[in-house]
Amino acid sequence: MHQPAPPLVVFDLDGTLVDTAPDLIDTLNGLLSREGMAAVPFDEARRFIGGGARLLIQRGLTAHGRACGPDDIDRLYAVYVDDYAARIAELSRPFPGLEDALDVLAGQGCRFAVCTNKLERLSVKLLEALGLAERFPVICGQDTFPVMKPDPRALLGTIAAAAGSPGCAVMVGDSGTDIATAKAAGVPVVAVDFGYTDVPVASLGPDRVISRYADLPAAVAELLALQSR
Ligand SMILES: O=C(O)COP(=O)(O)O
Ligand SMILES: [Mg+2]
Repeated sequence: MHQPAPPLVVFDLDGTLVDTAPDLIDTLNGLLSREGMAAVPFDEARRFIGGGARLLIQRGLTAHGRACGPDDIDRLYAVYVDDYAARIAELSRPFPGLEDALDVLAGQGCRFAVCTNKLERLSVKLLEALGLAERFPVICGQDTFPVMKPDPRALLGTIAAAAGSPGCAVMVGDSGTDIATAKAAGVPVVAVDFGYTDVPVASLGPDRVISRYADLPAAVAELLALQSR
């Protein structure tokens, strides 16, 4: 008899699993300083995260009113990736309560994967540095597939790589990019409200909003129950 796929929880990385803003923003500001530009204030730069490093750099440059073309971004991106890799987890830490929530979810039979707009090798490096990589047998990044979030194929590809099924999966993310991706893929989405976003996540129509990881297992259980109806 055909067995249903076990439930899969697909997490975004920056601003959802790990508070990476201090290392991302220090890397960005180091780059801007070498370009002779002032630092972008932390709270402003935090809202630039979520669409991948190229967009972060572009937003950092345009915050200073500097016009930039694809060649500028390509040149700075290569430096950014090396600089960031060198300091991947200096200040970055998992959000409070994450590991306990993963334990409870695992006890509910859930498996885990990551779908992020960070490069795959940097995502693996970060999660390894924090001792979290073993929790996520599948870690898909910006360059894992020919497309990245908000293209739903990034999420659907992650679910397929984890041998899951969209009808038995939940996405957890912090930004409009994640919510748009999940909606386009037909996968229910829990938004965390402690991550990086320029508008309140509740205004973007996620299926649930949580403010602390302790509330994730119940939200996931509710959404999986609704899916199986
Ligand atoms: O680094 C980024 O800008 C995006 O990363 P995320 O998809 O894990 O939020
Ligand atoms: Mg994010």
